Amino acid sequence: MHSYDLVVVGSGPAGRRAAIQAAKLNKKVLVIEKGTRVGGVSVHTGTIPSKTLRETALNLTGWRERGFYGRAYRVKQEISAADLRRRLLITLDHEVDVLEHQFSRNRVHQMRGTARFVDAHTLEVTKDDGEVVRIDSRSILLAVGTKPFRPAHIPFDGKSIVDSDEILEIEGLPRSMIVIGAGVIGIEYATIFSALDTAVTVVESRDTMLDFIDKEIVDDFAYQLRDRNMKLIFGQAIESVVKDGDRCHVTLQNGRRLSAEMVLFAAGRVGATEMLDLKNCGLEADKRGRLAVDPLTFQTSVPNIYAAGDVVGFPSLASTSMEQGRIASRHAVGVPAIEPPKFFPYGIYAVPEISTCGFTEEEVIERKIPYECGIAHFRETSRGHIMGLDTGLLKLIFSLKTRRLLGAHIVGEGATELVHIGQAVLNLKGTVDYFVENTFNYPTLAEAYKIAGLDAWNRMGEAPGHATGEDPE
Ligand SMILES: Cc1cc2nc3c(=O)[nH]c(=O)nc-3n(C[C@H](O)[C@H](O)[C@H](O)COP(=O)(O)OP(=O)(O)OC[C@H]3O[C@@H](n4cnc5c(N)ncnc54)[C@H](O)[C@@H]3O)c2cc1C
Ligand SMILES: NC(=O)c1ccc[n+]([C@@H]2O[C@H](COP(=O)([O-])OP(=O)(O)OC[C@H]3O[C@@H](n4cnc5c(N)ncnc54)[C@H](O)[C@@H]3O)[C@@H](O)[C@H]2O)c1
Repeated sequence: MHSYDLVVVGSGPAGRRAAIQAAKLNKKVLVIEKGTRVGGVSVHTGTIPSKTLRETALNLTGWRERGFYGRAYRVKQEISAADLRRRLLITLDHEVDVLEHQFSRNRVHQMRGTARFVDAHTLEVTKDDGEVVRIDSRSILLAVGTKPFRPAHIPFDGKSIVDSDEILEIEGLPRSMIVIGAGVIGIEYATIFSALDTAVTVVESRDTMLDFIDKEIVDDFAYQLRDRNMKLIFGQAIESVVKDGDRCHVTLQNGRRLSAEMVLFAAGRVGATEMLDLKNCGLEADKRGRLAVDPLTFQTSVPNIYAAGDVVGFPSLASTSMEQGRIASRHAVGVPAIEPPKFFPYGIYAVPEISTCGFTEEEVIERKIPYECGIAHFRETSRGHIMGLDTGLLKLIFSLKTRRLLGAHIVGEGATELVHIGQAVLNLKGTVDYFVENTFNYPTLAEAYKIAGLDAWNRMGEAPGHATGEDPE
């Protein structure tokens, strides 16, 4: 007889959803968390802090009003790191409070400490005060997430050469910054600091950025960044990073030397599996610390051990991690889980936002699906005029054969909210005619869907009958 039905290691989005799901099914559940407070990377160093920072930066700079009042417009002239942190701490407290309450009212047991395997059913937990306890469980879910990749040759000092955790603790706003890595983290922080008037240079070793996003959207986004003097350097890995007085020097592979007050190293993350002593349970992580799972059940090669969230790799989102945790938890306690819908949204909270759901134009071409696109610029909507928007783009892709929506791609204000209209139509197998025939609130940015739908419809022509329910291809 085991002490628990499910022990979850990690209290981030995957662990939290898994634990509450099992508790709702009347199972005895324990969450082990090594951090001082529950919430994981998502609450303490990732999603919530970066999004709060973004919101604070946009509010204090008056960014959203600059379309009307010009680029020099500011709500607060001198913005300090303390200004940015104030709102962060309040938001984090609320998040942790909600989470603690969810755990307590669902009778999820909690333990603070670092877990490692003794065998496939037994974990040893070292608590903060040094006490060591053994826990045994029928099933174990590893929701340990990731940590920043910190190569040995980068002289991190936590002050001017920082990773994406340390950036939240900086003492002052830098006048210039070099961001290494144009992944989602690098791009989000680069554009947030640029909105705060920091002169930002982004260095990316690949020739492109954000390859999973529709190219037309990335091109529009890159144009906007360059238009506000951000420097984007592609196809250059870094050779060295050196601190010299109050300047940081970054040398690129082609010999070019860049200098700035601060360097943010955001070139990827690694699975936080090294402390788990995986060999004791018969598991092995890959070279980036990640675990392989069955994509439908999130079961590892050891049947009673599951893994979910960032530790299993792409897409590494808080949103998808929650769903993975819930599915894993149900399977672990013997309750079938429904497979999630095919299309999930991806939101990049850069300035401006990008959000996407479904196939990109490049994927549609690769799959040889005959297609048509519809485009709407936010400046064509009355809401856009009211808001003073001169940028913002919505692109819809439709199948010429079935008329079904294949992809919705947005760059601009509100993109991460707007995308859910596209997501619903995609997963409900709707066609271009949905956008043409339905009435949208006016004036809204959502009206862009109507405009993009009409744009595509004008080139596709009248429907012979509404084709629905078939596969997109
Ligand atoms: C800067 C940044 C911005 C992001 N922005 C977004 C966004 O806008 N939208 C989005 O959807 N996603 C975003 N993400 C991704 C999101 O944060 C992750 O997908 C999500 O946090 C993953 O959840 P998780 O449950 O896998 O683990 P995590 O949130 O990483 O939590 C894992 C937990 O496990 C604990 N742990 C690890 N090892 C042990 C051990 N041995 N014993 C006990 N406890 C342990 C850790 O302390 C941690 O609390 C962002 C990430 C970063 C870094
Ligand atoms: N809004 C969101 O949903 C959100 C926000 C932030 C992070 N995340 C998640 O977190 C995960 C990690 O993000 P990330 O941005 O750290 O990792 P990443 O792996 O996506 O990006 C790292 C980038 O750095 C580049 N790079 C690597 N080495 C380099 C070097 N030496 N010089 C220059 N460039 C180099 C890589 O080519 C890559 O483009 C992502 O998978 C993402 O899903 C999501």
